[in-house]
Amino acid sequence: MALPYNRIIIKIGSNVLTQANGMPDLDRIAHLVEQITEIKKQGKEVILVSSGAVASGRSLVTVSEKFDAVATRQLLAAVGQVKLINTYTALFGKHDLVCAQVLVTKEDFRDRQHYQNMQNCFQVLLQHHIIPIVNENDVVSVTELMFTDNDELAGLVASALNADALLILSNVDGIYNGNPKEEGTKVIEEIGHDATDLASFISTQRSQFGRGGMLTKSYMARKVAALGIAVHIANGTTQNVLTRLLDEELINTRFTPKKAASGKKKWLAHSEDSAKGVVQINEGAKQALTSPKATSLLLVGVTAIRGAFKKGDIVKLVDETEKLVGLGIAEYDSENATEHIGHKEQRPLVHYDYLFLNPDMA
Ligand SMILES: Nc1ncnc2c1ncn2[C@@H]1O[C@H](COP(=O)(O)OP(=O)(O)O)[C@@H](O)[C@H]1O
Ligand SMILES: N[C@@H](CCC(=O)OP(=O)(O)O)C(=O)O
Repeated sequence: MALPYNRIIIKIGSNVLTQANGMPDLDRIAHLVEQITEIKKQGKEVILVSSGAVASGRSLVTVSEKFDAVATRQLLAAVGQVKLINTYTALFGKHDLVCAQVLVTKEDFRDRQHYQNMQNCFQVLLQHHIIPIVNENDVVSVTELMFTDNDELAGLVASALNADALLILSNVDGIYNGNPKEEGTKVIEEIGHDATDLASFISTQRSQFGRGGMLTKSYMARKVAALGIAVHIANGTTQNVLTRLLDEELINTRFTPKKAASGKKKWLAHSEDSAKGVVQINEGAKQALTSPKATSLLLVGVTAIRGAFKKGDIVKLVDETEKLVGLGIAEYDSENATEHIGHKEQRPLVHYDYLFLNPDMA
């Protein structure tokens, strides 16, 4: 296979696994399993992030429409995840491969201890040539506790596991330079780090069973690529999509990866919700941080500090218009930092090694 990826995360979206009537598409699942088997035979590590619990539940239980939507989703996912994983177990079993179920919530990525426990679990599974199949724990993840969609989850898994590549399978050939249904639009094959106007050609329209949509998918992809992981978006309904993609024989969208970031930066990149405080910086500090030179944030460039944080907590860095510049680990507590705002010759408030810059800015 041509693309030199060793550790690959494959995200299979709801639309790829579901037929138009909302039921799971077993033929497609079987076809994807065959390709993953082929990739495994090349000695590569594969982690699957698979949606499909709700669709599988739908094939087993009919729930009256009068039931609450959240409770219905919990019920369908609780029943369906068992069927989904049994389907994968039977299909991989035919090829003498063992798979494992890993159900996670957003909380597991926020807490550094949980995060490391998860990393260790994936590590031991991969060492034993087992294919982890990850999904959100839909039974306990409801409303605001949920991931935006499984793309967000796949991005987190790719970052946590230092993957070489994240392959996102959707129901379109990639990101188009306009509405994919309109004649004359075509797939953008490469999206570089400096692409900032994605929203100008990606609509917020979602596919039938999708949750986040292409715009959220592309923001996640850019963030993950900024950490040094190649991200591809391809059409999961195409025959031999995975093997052809890895052989570079398929049109798809690739987000160019940057130089690999450290494990700490990878964790920080997805920690916006865990920030304990906000540090506002002036234009000069923003220019310095986003320049190609590795620069730490000094208190001389800070204009305001909000929220109470301790040394070691995550803080959001925002510019004078409140736009997110990055996320970092504070070297001072908020009281101490506030006392020294604007002072020169102090040690940095955020050291470069513990700073992740928003790809929109960098
Ligand atoms: N510029 C674009 N390029 C490709 N797809 C787009 C674009 N703008 C909007 N879309 C929509 O995004 C959908 C895929 O996203 P999503 O609904 O999240 O799918 P999935 O369930 O596979 O995660 C496509 O079916 C398409 O309708
Ligand atoms: N966790 C849910 C799927 C979540 C979801 O829809 O994500 P996506 O496939 O990215 O649109 C399930 O297994 O049904």
